Parts: sequence; C-alpha cells; structure tokens
Amino acid sequence: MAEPLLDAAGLTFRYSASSAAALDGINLRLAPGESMAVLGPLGSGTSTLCRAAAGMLADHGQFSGELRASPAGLLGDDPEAQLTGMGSTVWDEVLLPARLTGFSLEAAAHQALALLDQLGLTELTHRPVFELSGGQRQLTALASLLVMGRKLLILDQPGLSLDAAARSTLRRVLAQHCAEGGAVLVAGHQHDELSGFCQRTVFLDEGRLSGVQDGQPSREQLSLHGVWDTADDAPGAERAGSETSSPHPGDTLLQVEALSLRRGGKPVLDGVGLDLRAGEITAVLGPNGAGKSSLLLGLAGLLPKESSGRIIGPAGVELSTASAHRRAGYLAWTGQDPGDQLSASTVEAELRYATPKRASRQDIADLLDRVGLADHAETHPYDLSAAQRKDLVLAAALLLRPRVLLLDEPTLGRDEPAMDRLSAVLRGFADGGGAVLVTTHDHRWAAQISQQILRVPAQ
Ligand SMILES: Nc1ncnc2c1ncn2[C@@H]1O[C@H](COP(=O)(O)OP(=O)(O)OP(=O)(O)O)[C@@H](O)[C@H]1O
Repeated sequence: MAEPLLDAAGLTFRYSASSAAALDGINLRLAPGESMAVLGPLGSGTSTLCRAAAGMLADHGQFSGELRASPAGLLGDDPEAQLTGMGSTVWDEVLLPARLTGFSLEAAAHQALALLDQLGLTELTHRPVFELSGGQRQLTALASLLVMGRKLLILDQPGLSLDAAARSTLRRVLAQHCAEGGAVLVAGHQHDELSGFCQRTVFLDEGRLSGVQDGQPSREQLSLHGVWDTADDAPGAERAGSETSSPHPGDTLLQVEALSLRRGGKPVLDGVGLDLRAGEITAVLGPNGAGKSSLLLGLAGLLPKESSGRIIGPAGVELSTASAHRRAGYLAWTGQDPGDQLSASTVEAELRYATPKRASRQDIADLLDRVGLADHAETHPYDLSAAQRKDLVLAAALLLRPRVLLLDEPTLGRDEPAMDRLSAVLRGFADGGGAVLVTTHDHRWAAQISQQILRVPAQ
C-alpha cells in the first residue's frame, strides 16, 4: 500500500493560551488518490486540524500523539490573508509562491497559465487584486496554492464566496489532482459540492472525532453534527419566488430605478430596478463578479451611481444626494469582508462605539445574545472566526436602528446553528417593519428566507 500523505495517530493539540485540547486523540490517514472532508460546527477544531496537518502550529502550543504529513499546500480560513498585497495583479499572486519555493520562472509560468485557464481566470490575469470580486479573490488564492504542485492539499472552506459554477470547476481540478496521485482534505462548517466530492467524511466535535461516513452524508447526519447543508432541495426552486412578493407587503422603504454603476471605468450594473418593502427580505443572487457587492455599495452611497438612476428613500427623498448622516440613519450596510469594518479592541467596545448615540450596556448584551456572541464580549474581534466577525458587524448595523439592512454574503462559513440564528435575526428585523437586501451564493437559504429574489446576470 502506498505511503500515506497524511497520517495522524492519537493527535492532541493545546494552544498555549488554553488548557483545553483543541484537538483530542485524532486518528486519520490520507493516502495518494484519496479525499476526505472534515466537517463540524464552529469551534469544533476543523481549522486547527488543517493548520496542524500543514505544520503551521509548531510554535503555538503543545502536541502529543503522532503526526506525519508530506509538505502540504494550505488554503487557510482567511484566504484574503494569503494574497501578498492588494496592489499586485492576479499574475503576480499566482506566480509568487511557486517562485519563492524554488520553481524556475519558466516552469512556474507554464503551470500558472494552465491553472488560470482551468479555473476560468484567464481574462483576469492582469487585473490588480483590489479590482477583484470576493469570489475572484478566492479563486486567485486557490490558484496561487495549486501552482506549487504539492501532493497534499489542505483546503479550509475552499467554497467560500464561490458561485456554483466555480465550485464545480474546482471540484474537477481536485478530482484530477487525486487521479494524478495527490490527496485532498476539505474542511469546514458547511457541506457543499467540494466536501461532497470527498470519498469519506469525518465529523469533529470539541476537537474529537465524532463520526465517520463513507460516501455522502445525509442532511439529517449533517444536521446532527451541526453542519449546514448548502445543497438545493430542488435546484431552481427559488425561481418561484423571483417575482413573488409577500401577500401583504408593507410600505416601500427603498425604490431603485434604472440604477447603473461603473467600476474601474467599466459598466457593472445596467438599469437595475427594485422595490424594498417593509417586512420583506430580498435575496440577490448571481455569479461571481456579476455586481452584487457593487449594487449594495451603490445603494449605501459608497460607490457613485450614473446620473440617470434614482435611489428613493422616505418621503420621496433621493438618497444619493442626501447627507451621509441622513443616509446612514436609514440604511445600514455590512460588507463582504467584515474585517474592514472593525476598529475596537473588544467585541463589546466595538458595539459601544458603533452608534452615534452610545447604546446602553443592556441593549448591547441583548444584541450579543441574539447574534450568538454573548460569551465573546471581551474577545478581540480578530480572535473571532470569520462568521462571528460577520455577526459582530451585523450587530453594529442593527444598533443603528436602520429601516433598511444591506448585507453582503452574511452566510459565509456558518455552521447550522449560526445559519438558524442569522435567519431568526433577519426575520425579526423584517417583522419589526424593516427591509433586508442580502447577497448570497446559498440558493437553498435564499429560497427559505426571502420573499423576493433579484438575479444579477453575469457581465
Ligand atoms: N475596486 C474595483 N475596481 C474595478 N473593478 C472592480 C472593483 N471591485 C470589483 N470590480 C469588478 O466589478 C465587477 C463586479 O464585482 P462585485 O464585487 O460587485 O461582484 P459580485 O457579484 O459581488 O461577486 P462575488 O460573488 O464574487 O462576490 C467584477 O468584474 C469585479 O472584478
């Protein structure tokens, strides 16, 4: 039998700052040609296992048990952090890791061109990274990892921010990698096409292996382990909702007419019309790079619109000409990267200073409880998971008491309980007379939560 590329026996790991084991007696093996999904709820140890297997934790705590792994290519849970600099181009990013690990320029360039083609990035080769959409940045981070040709690939939530077509493309790339003698470990809190590609699924709970499934896990099994299943119940079913509004819509809170936007001089949205009504949640769907984030930025006044379009708020006020103060009191926006919106050193302080009129301690405590951060009031925002940081910026937005919430991909990286909490918070906001506009690649969730769906086509 071929030598395994990853072999863990009784692997236990404690972070220096904590007495509890983040990994506790893990046994797993991955041989050439094999693929394995490691799934579990937030905090179950999936990211720690990825970092441990990739040899990234040696200086961060105490190991016991055995771990043997061939040099791995690791996609961490914050892929943006793996891009070297927002000023570089896609080509620089994809080439650099291979060059730093000793590939000749010719070999690296050859490999990079092939990967850009496979991942559908060829057109973006010379784009600066800051001009990419979230999904395009995720694919760039993946390409820069794959270019090194490591046999063992460890991918923490590789489907984050990717649309269904990009997930299918990546699935084919991973299948080819395994067919050529490589091995793939896919970790995360959600089950998607990429974890679904794996031959075996192991579940983690509080650092321990809590279940193993050969073949596809059922939705019930995933739910039992706190993992959110993104698979559509009936693909295309959400189309039924696309023109359907709730039977008794409330007042129109935001009316968008013929909105067109440009980015980097190029058109990204052309003549979008939309009504957001009190009590309704509207989901925005569309492929990577279609312009979903740009739409939200335009509505929030963070991206100038073309002069012909109108964004009409309360009492017929044109919001694009209203003061930033007036707009901010009415519309609250949370971006795709929550890190951009955080500045304080604790979760509680972030919320205390988020509002012009300081919120009371009780208001903050109630809100932290609702978004699932009650135990993290004193945590530094950067010690939260990406999904928890999204919860924090959502809480800050709610404290502003807006009428309209604009949320960019709030479902990323959430386990099932966190998805349920998000749904409850948004439903509660809408039931209280607000309107929500939310972008997502999770069509199953969109069908469950929304009364209206806006499809933004590929450019
Ligand atoms: N700062 C920028 N300058 C120039 N072009 C940009 C900039 N940011 C994004 N773009 C381009 O605008 C288009 C729309 O990007 P946007 O981020 O709105 O897409 P999206 O639908 O939200 O994508 P995703 O699903 O990947 O997040 C893309 O082609 C993208 O490359």
